[in-house]
Amino acid sequence: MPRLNHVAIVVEDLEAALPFFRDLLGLPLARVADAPAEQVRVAFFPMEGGEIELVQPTDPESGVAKFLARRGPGLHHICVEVEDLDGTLKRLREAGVQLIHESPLVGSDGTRYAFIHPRSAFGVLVELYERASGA
Ligand SMILES: CC[C@H](C(=O)O)C(=O)SCCNC(=O)CCNC(=O)[C@H](O)C(C)(C)COP(=O)(O)OP(=O)(O)OC[C@H]1O[C@@H](n2cnc3c(N)ncnc32)[C@H](O)[C@@H]1OP(=O)(O)O
Ligand SMILES: [Co+2]
Repeated sequence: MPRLNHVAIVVEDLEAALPFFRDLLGLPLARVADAPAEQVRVAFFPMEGGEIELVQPTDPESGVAKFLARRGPGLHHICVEVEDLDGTLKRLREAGVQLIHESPLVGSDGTRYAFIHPRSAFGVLVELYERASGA
């Protein structure tokens, strides 16, 4: 069964957003980390069926900062798990889908990931995570 890994929400100030999700909604905060390669700071709240990711831009020139300036805080991307990221990207490329990353990137925890441009995904930014083998 395909899995939704996370839904991401862009915020102006991560620290200011944490109390709503952690204290008022009661969601467990798993981790807060800088992702310098993506020019963001992120927080993850694991839930049954997928996580919520909060994303704060750390560079005013980044795509995330531009999104925030144009649209304000709100839903930013969804992340779907795939078993074979290279094969999935190849299939998407061959179908004419606009990829943001031609080849997978590697997150600080070793997760391989890539993004599909919202122009090719019905207005939604889609992130793909490669599911760890055996997960
Ligand atoms: C380690 C990863 C971490 C994790 O999950 O573990 C993360 O999730 S990090 C999250 C932050 N990283 C990213 O978002 C990387 C992918 N995003 C980008 O590369 C850019 O933000 C991009 C290309 C989506 C937009 O950047 P930019 O505005 O410079 O690009 P374009 O001029 O090519 O496109 C502008 C066009 O796209 C629309 N847009 C932008 N962001 C979104 C969005 N999140 N959802 C829907 N649409 C979006 C924007 O409105 C423009 O539309 P247009 O109709 O052309 O005016
Ligand atoms: Co994400």
